[in-house]
Order: sequence, then C-alpha cells, then structure tokens
Amino acid sequence: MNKTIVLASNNAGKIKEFNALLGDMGIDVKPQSEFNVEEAEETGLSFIENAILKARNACAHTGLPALADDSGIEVDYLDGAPGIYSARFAGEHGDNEANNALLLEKLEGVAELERTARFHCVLAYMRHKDDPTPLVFHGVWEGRIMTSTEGQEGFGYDPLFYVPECACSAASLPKEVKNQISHRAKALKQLFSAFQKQSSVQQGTPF
Ligand SMILES: O=P(O)(O)OP(=O)(O)OP(=O)(O)OC[C@H]1O[C@@H](n2cnc3c(O)ncnc32)[C@H](O)[C@@H]1O
Ligand SMILES: [Mg+2]
Repeated sequence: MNKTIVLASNNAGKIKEFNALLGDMGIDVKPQSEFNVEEAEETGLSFIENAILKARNACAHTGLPALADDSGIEVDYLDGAPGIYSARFAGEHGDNEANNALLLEKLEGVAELERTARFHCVLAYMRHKDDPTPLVFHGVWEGRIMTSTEGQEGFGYDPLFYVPECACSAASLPKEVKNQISHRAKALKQLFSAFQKQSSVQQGTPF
C-alpha cells in the first residue's frame, strides 16, 4: 500500500525530476505547494542541515512524512562556491540566468583543467516533525564548468555543467539520461534501497 509523502521543494525543475524518478519506484509524492506549506528558511551551514530544516518544516505543516532536497554546485577554482548558496549566488533566489552569468564571469580566462566542479544532492526523509533519526542520503555528480551555455533541458546550472561521460552539457542530455546519472538520481537510488530494506523488515509499509 502506498502512503503519501510530501515533497518539500518549490523548485519546478527538481519536482519534475522527482516525479519521474519516484513514479518509477511506485512512491506517491505530492509537492508541498498542494498543502500551502510556507517555504522554510535555509539557515543551515551545510546541505544536510538545510535538507533537514526543509523536511521538518513540511512535516510540521502537513502532519505527513516529508522528503527534502538541498543541492548545489561546488566549483574548485572558487574554493567550493557557490555550494549551499547556489540558488542565490547572484543575489536573488532562483535567478538562474544571473547565477550562470556570474559563474561564467568568475571563471573568465580560467583553463579547462581548473574548471572542475560537482553537483551535490542531499536528501532528508523524515517520518514526522520530531523524527529523531532523519534518513539522509548524498549523491555527487562530477564535471566541469563550460565557457558558454549549451542545451535547453534541465534547469539551474545544467547549461554550464559539462558531463565528461556524455561529452556534452547536462542541459543537452535527454531527461531520461540525466535521471539515470545525476547527483539527484544517485541519492534517490540510495533512498529507494533503504526503503526496500525497511519494507522487508516491517512487512507492508516501506515507511
Ligand atoms: O529549496 P527548494 O524549494 O527545493 O528549491 P531551491 O531551488 O531553493 O533549491 P536549493 O535550495 O536546494 O538550491 C539548489 C540550487 O542548486 C542548483 N541545482 C541543484 N540541482 C541542480 C541540477 O540538477 N541541475 C542544475 N542546477 C541544480 C539550482 O540552481 C538550485 O536552485
Ligand atoms: Mg532552496
């Protein structure tokens, strides 16, 4: 029997990917907008803290289990920036164009080998707002920052993220391919196997 899980995210790009990935796993997720959940303040100093803050906030508002994603891109030449501040790198939250333009500007003239970067995705799953043992999963996707944008798929920094194993940008990949190899896909695969293990212990309920 499927139980509803609230997806504690307001990012349309992420929500699309979650729907595709979790649908395949037979998990019923509803975005927090369906419950009018107010956005959590991301005051943590790590992806892990922020993911837990978002999941706890959604649990508190809905009384349901929640899954949150805190993610971002870490650029070696910039000592790990924008990292946990990826959504607001250029100032305004969620302005992808400005974020990408600023990243290009900061890496102007930097050689290809020094443009290494990676996406992180931390997922936090909480059964209820006081859950003392949130489940936390971490996926990483290695690549480098291109010198101009390429591709129309995906969201956020995808048009600037070169994926060596595919020899193109993340935004040039069909969504089915991104959803097999991305940081988010890797973290979700870990979550899915944890759920499967649990459901074989507690028969009938994977949550
Ligand atoms: O907090 P929620 O509501 O989930 O939405 P958000 O956009 O604020 O999400 P984050 O706080 O986790 O910030 C992550 C930022 O990192 C970027 N990002 C994360 N995953 C990405 C991906 O798969 N492709 C491209 N950019 C990504 C994107 O710009 C996001 O806005
Ligand atoms: Mg956010």
